[in-house]
Amino acid sequence: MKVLVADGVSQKGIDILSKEFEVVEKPKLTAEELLEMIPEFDALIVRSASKVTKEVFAAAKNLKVVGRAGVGVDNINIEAATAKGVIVLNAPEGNTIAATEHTMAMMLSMARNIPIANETTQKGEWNRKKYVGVELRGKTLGVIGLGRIGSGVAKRALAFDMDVIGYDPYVNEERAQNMGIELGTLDDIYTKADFITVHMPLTAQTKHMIGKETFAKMKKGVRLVNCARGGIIEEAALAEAVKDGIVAGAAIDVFESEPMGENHPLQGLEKVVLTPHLGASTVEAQIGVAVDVAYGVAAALRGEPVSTAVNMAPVSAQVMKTIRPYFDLAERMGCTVRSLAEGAISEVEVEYNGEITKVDTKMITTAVVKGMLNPILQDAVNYVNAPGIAKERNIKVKSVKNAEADNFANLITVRVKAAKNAVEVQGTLFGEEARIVTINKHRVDVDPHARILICPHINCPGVIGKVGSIMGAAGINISGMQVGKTDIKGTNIMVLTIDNEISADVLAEVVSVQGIFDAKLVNFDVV
Ligand SMILES: NC(=O)c1ccc[n+]([C@@H]2O[C@H](COP(=O)([O-])OP(=O)(O)OC[C@H]3O[C@@H](n4cnc5c(N)ncnc54)[C@H](O)[C@@H]3O)[C@@H](O)[C@H]2O)c1
Ligand SMILES: O=C(O)[C@H](O)COP(=O)(O)O
Repeated sequence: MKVLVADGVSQKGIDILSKEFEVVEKPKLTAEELLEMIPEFDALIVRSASKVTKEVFAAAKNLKVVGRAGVGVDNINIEAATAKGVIVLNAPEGNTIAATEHTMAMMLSMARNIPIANETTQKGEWNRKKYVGVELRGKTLGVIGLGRIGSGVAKRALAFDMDVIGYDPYVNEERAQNMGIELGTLDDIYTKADFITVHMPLTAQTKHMIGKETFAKMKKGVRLVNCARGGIIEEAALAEAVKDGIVAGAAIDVFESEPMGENHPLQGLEKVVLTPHLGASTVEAQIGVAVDVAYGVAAALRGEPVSTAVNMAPVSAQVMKTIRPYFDLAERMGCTVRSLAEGAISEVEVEYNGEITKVDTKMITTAVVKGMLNPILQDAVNYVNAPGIAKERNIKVKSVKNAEADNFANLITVRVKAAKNAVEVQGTLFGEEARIVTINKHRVDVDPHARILICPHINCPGVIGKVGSIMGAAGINISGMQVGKTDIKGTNIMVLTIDNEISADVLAEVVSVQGIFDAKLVNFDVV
């Protein structure tokens, strides 16, 4: 598979991907070039510069994943990606410290006039009086957005003896207390803060959240920092507020349109410190995000779920560690029920028993659905679009949990209702190895790999031998065989692991054997 890297990404990430995939690096790709190249690629990696528009998704033919080597995904049309079944993932942690430290650097530079003092001193001037600054100690800092970077900035501001008021609609009092800060309203911040820094994504809610009306509420002489996203603070209104002396200083790393070019209203103002979106630009952060995005993209290309996917239900790294071993089992169980079901499936129920009930199992259920749809749709189904495809096909997906697990530490039961029959398969993990342990209530111990032939039959002499003869005559090697019993008297299930393709004629011959009820092939190669 082919990976296109459209923005400058650390070699460490490229090296990881190159071991498994063909990687093409085009660090300065134009929008037109991206549209032209995308059809042949399975994965795309970007930073903030490349715009992954709905046109890009429309032009893509093989695209399975877009990886963002950083946090913000506002340059990627997530809706278009999801509609096309393309996974979008980011690398949310690798640049947190870099952006946090850049925010502190910007705040200190602005408070002490360092950029302009440097510029004039370099030219031979000696302006000690003109560039008298202010201290951070004792000042109130308003932090809007208390996620990874906002909370890191709050922590560092406390070390500078600042009083910190935070605002984040999704953060509770207890978390604020643990951070050692006061939680307030936006108005508390606007009216009390000497410095305000924003650390949230650009959304419909946050766009132009700070503008002319909010400057009017702020303390005269407030200083603002934006190392989050351009557009959260209205740029023209900010420039006016600086000129009017309402805002004593601004330190801005991100802009509504990047690169900002010339004639921007914030350019040429001594009280304003500008950097060209450098928040994540440290050696360490670039290695961190490149490595994280490379592992994420590689997992997505292998068809595995990814904890940093932004268009799938979020799963913490801790939960992912617990549930990851079950994905393979779940997909194979999905494939098995699909192969045994006759006609359209209308309902799938996944029951979890044992220890696994303690964690969020939604993604395991998605894995069952993916495995169930795989025999029909193959490559087109993934962890992003599987639930949507099931819905489109009117397949009701349910899951239930029951802490009791009888003989197993963990047990997954998949039941489907199909047009002509109902199927139940149970599976578990022995260590990390997937095992199917019952098929329609018959006890078995099936390693769900390669191809298996499942034949329910009457428990009487001669049936198994006849099936073996048919296989032999057709040149099909049986590399494993077991007979699964059930409490229902008189019926057994024969599960043959076969090494070769089996034709419809041979299958029909097997079904014609007296005593055989049915013969269904499960081909796990599609999983
Ligand atoms: N300048 C850079 O180079 C650079 C580097 C890294 C991250 N960033 C940007 O910084 C921002 C924060 O990154 P992060 O890693 O801390 O993200 P995060 O997801 O950890 O935190 C974002 C926080 O914003 C909060 N939030 C959402 N809507 C809000 C609203 N209306 N008002 C207040 N808070 C709101 C969320 O609850 C969350 O706690 C993102 O926009 C990211 O793209 C910029
Ligand atoms: O959201 C981010 O991660 C930052 O804005 C960094 O963007 P960059 O990768 O283009 O430096």
